[in-house]
Amino acid sequence: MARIELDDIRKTFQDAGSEIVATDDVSLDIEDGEFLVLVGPSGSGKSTLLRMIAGLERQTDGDIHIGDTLVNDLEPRERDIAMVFQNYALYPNMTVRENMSFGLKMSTDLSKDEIDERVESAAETMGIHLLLDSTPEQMSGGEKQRAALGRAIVRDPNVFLMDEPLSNLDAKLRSVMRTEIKRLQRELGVTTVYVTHDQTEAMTMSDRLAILDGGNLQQLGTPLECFYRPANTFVAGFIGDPSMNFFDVTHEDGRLVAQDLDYDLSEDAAASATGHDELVFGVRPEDIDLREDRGENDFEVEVDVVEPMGSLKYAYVKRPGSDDEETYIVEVNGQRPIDVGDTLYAHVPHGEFHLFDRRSREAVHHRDLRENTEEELLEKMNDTQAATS
Ligand SMILES: Nc1ncnc2c1ncn2[C@@H]1O[C@H](COP(=O)(O)OP(=O)(O)OP(=O)(O)O)[C@@H](O)[C@H]1O
Repeated sequence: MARIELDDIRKTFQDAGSEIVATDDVSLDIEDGEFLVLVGPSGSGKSTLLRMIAGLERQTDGDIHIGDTLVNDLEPRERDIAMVFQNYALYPNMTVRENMSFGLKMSTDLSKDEIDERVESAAETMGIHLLLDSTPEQMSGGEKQRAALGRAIVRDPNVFLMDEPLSNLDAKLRSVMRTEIKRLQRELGVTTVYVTHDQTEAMTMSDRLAILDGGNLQQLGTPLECFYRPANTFVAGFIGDPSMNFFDVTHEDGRLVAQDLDYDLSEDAAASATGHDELVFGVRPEDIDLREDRGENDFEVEVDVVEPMGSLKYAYVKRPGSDDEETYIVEVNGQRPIDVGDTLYAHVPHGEFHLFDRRSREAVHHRDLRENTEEELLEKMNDTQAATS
């Protein structure tokens, strides 16, 4: 087992005479036995960072330690890591048994019996012992990924590095494998760095998330911290599905008003807003209630589009009479009758919103937390998963 330390990792590529910054001084401490997910949009630098930990790519600047060893100059095979890739990377003309034992034969002096024993045991763990004599072309995508995971665990490495291992699988299988990988990692206690752009994977599997954008680390935190305490507008918009709604804030007659909503936030946020000339108001779709009757500080909305998702619905609402483009999303119960054209009153409970500085994009005010927040988040992730798979 090992901790991984990344210090100011910078990686640039030269492309047709111009410099591309893939990672920009990223520093991360990954704990021994931790499941860390690197998540971010396409091109944010996730795979490059993982490949540098693996030794498949050399950083332009900065140091990488695995355990107590500075690994900058070590070859991948000297780093005591096992990688799992999106495309499985199995040798097509070898059986599963041969695929799983190949690395051990090449890089250890274990006897044939010891290798056989390890392969059998890993195949058992992955539920593929009946497929040991099959070749990859005779197997489904899920079985191939189990074989690839089996090949990783048979090596008994200090670190697992996984690059989008589930993205070639269908939604149902993905969700099964997600749980299995998480369980396996817990049982083995192997430090794991896992790259994905899928936020459900990121939220449900990780001990902590490292959220990247444009090669920069945007936030490092537990799924709960990133969801309820997003460091900036990027994290707030990226984590959570559907995304947080954002509105400009204006100062009107000494009040702070979320424009387009006509929502007065002075009472809850006047102190945190002090010193910030320009602010952005953020509210999650599930934190807005749609009511039949108008209450204090509620605002009138017209329903523009309704998306039924099963256990829940997404209502795209707008100010009555405004352009279609200005809609925002509200999550409602799937069984609630709600129709396009309905006029309702949107209610944001006291304190259940975020505020960001418009220029720096940094958070200046976070939503209050209710009790049972963790359960609530997990329930939400499962609802979204059920609704979208
Ligand atoms: N070998 C290379 N040569 C030139 N540019 C590269 C190379 N590898 C990566 N890049 C660039 O570095 C940046 C980060 O790429 P990287 O693949 O790490 O992102 P990513 O977050 O893993 O994206 P994706 O989810 O699409 O795989 C991108 O701008 C990419 O085009």
